[in-house]
Amino acid sequence: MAIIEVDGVHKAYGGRPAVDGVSFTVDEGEIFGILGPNGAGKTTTVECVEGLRVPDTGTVRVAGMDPAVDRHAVTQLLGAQLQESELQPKLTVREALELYSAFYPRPAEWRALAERLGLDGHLDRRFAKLSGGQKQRLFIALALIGNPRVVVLDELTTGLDPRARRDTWRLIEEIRDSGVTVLLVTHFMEEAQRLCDRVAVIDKGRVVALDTPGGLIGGAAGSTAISFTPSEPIAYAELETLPGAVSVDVTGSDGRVVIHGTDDTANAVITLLARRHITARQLRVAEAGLDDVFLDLTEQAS
Ligand SMILES: Nc1ncnc2c1ncn2[C@@H]1O[C@H](COP(=O)(O)OP(=O)(O)OP(=O)(O)O)[C@@H](O)[C@H]1O
Repeated sequence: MAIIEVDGVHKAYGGRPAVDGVSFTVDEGEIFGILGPNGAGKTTTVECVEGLRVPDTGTVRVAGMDPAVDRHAVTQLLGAQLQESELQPKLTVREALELYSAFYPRPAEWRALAERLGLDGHLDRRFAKLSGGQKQRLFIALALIGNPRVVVLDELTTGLDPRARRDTWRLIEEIRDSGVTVLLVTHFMEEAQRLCDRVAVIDKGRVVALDTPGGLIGGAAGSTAISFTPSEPIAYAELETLPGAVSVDVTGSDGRVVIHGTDDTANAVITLLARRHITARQLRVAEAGLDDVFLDLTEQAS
C-alpha cells in the first residue's frame, strides 16, 4: 500500500521550473531512492513531501494527508534528516536527543536509539566535536526519535569515508527491517543499487525512469559490455549485425574491441570467433551498473 503519493507536482523558483510534473508512489516498508544529477529537483521534491515547500500544482499525500495542510499530523509520522543539517555546536549528543524527544508525544526511548546507532559512548560529546560519521548517525537518530512511519534521508552519506558509508547503509537496512519506510535521496549509484527496492531517476525536474535497480540495469540498451583483443583482424561490420549489439568500438593501439549489447550478443560473439578460428585475448563480459544506466538516461534527456 502506498504511504507516499506524489502526483504531477510542479514547483518553480522565480519562474524557472525546478520540479516539472513529478509523479511516483512509495509503498509502505520499502526503501525508495531518488537519484539524479545536481540541481535535478530531488531536494525540492522531498521538501514538498515533508511539507517544507508547497507545490505550485499537483498533489502530495503522506498516509493520505496533505503535508502542506496537515503539517502537524504529518510531522508526527514523518522523520526527516535534512541535507546540510546543523545543530548548535555546544549541544551535546545527550542534550540533542533529549531536546528532540520533547517535540513528540510518543518518542522512542532515546537511550536505546543512541545504543542502536553506536552513539552511547559519545553522549557527553559536543556536536562540534563529532566526526562526520557520528554527526550523520546523530541526524539519523533525530529523524527516528519521533517513532516515524516514514523517514526521509537526503544525501546522508555525502562526505563519509567508505567504511562509515557502509556502516550507514547497514543502519538504513535495519531501519527498513524495523518497518519504517525510507525515502532516500542520493547521488551514489552504488548506494541506490545496494539499498533501494525501487529508484526514481530525476533529471531536469522530471522522472526519466522508475524501476527496481535490477530492472533499470536490465532494461538499459547495451547493458552487457563484451571486450576482447582479437588474434587477427575481424570484420567490424559483421559484429555490428550480431543480435542485440548496440555499439562496436575499437580502443587502444592493440585493436581491442568493445561491444555493448545483451547476453545474446556475448554468445554470438563467442560463436563467431570460434567459427573464424580467431582467439579472443583477455575476453571480458561485464554487466552494466546503475552508473552506466544513470549516465545513459541523463544524457538522453539533455
Ligand atoms: N530556494 C530556491 N530559490 C531559487 N532556486 C532554487 C531554490 N532551491 C532550489 N533552487 C533551484 O532549483 C533547482 C533544483 O534544486 P534542488 O535543490 O531541488 O535539486 P537537487 O536535485 O536536490 O540538487 P543537488 O543534488 O545539487 O542537491 C536548481 O536549479 C536550484 O538551483
